[in-house]
Amino acid sequence: MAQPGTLQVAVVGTGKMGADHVRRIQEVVSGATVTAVVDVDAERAKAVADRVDGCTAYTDPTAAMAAADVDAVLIASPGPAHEAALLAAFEHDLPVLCEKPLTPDAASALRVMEAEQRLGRRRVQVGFMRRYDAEYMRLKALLETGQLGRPLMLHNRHRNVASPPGWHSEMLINDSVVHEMDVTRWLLGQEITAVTVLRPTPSANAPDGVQDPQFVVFETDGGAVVDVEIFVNCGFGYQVQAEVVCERGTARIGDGHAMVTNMAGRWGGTIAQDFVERFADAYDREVQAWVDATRRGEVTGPSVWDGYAVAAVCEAGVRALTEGGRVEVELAERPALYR
Ligand SMILES: NC(=O)C1=CN([C@@H]2O[C@H](COP(=O)(O)OP(=O)(O)OC[C@H]3O[C@@H](n4cnc5c(N)ncnc54)[C@H](O)[C@@H]3O)[C@@H](O)[C@H]2O)C=CC1
Ligand SMILES: O=C1[C@@H](O)[C@H](O)[C@@H](O)[C@H](O)[C@H]1O
Repeated sequence: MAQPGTLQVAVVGTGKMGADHVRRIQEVVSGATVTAVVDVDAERAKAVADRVDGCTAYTDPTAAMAAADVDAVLIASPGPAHEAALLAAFEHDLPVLCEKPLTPDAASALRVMEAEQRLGRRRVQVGFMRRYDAEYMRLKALLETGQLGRPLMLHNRHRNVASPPGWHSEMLINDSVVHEMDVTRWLLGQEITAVTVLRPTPSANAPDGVQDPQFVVFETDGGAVVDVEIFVNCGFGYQVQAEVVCERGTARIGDGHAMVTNMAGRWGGTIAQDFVERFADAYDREVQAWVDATRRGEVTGPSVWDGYAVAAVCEAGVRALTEGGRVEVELAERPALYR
């Protein structure tokens, strides 16, 4: 039995991220425990549940959400399954931490936003975890002091060792650049208004037919220009770097120089191999912030509006990739709930 006041969490989806979040809630985060896990793969759910005292395995998210020992939901199923899980959580009036993307397209994100507005209060924190990364937080804090002046440009690099099986060109936009879309809006406090995608000759290491790398350019309503190199089969490591160029200076994060060694006539360091390693602290802080806010009866962090706005940029990005040229982002008016 959970201690009184402990948040009892159902984790929906027990793959790479879901299983890691279960471990995090049990071993790292305070004030919460996992009482239910859900996966369409019953064996996978059971294997994860078996590692946690008092945790029940389900294959149906709504059955878990109806359980008496569940008072919050962490959604870590694939993006196309998020809308149904979110709407079920709303039915049961449960607070949610939903992994990115909120949903895979703007129309479904809009439906979720309308459903949350009908509840009359925010219920969802979206899993844009970079906002909880120590380096990104320092960059944001520096920009907010105004010392550097107005941001003019933001350069980003986003590199993965290798794309998972089944990846296709649009996933570079929808699954990876989605983070730079959120970071751009959050760091600059501006909406993205147009997207252009340039297509360098694909790497010989990219799977057949996959356009990797891509060079993505955003324009914003504050007049900033943002570029993103996305390269998901770079082979050597996982790297996320950002440099903001302002009127009176620049600031850059992500060089990964936590430790530099000098040895045998060489200097150097190591490069993280995946996001679970690079953003471990960010995921910890994100989930702790969600648990703390939920126990206070509040919802903080990236909202359904942020998830929707990014979905709208993704749609423009996919069109820019597939049709070419500069594509303007179509964004609905921001509802009062999210102002
Ligand atoms: N914030 C971040 O840095 C990252 C976020 N993600 C996001 O996390 C989510 C999960 O990604 P991964 O763990 O990498 O995927 P995964 O494929 O490893 O795991 C997904 C799991 O969900 C299960 N599943 C599928 N449909 C389901 C449904 N309707 N109900 C319940 N379970 C269902 C699958 O059987 C699988 O076990 C995605 O939204 C993804 O975009 C993924 C990687 C990093
Ligand atoms: O969300 C993530 C993955 O889905 C995506 O595949 C990676 O490129 C990102 O770096 C990671 O944070």
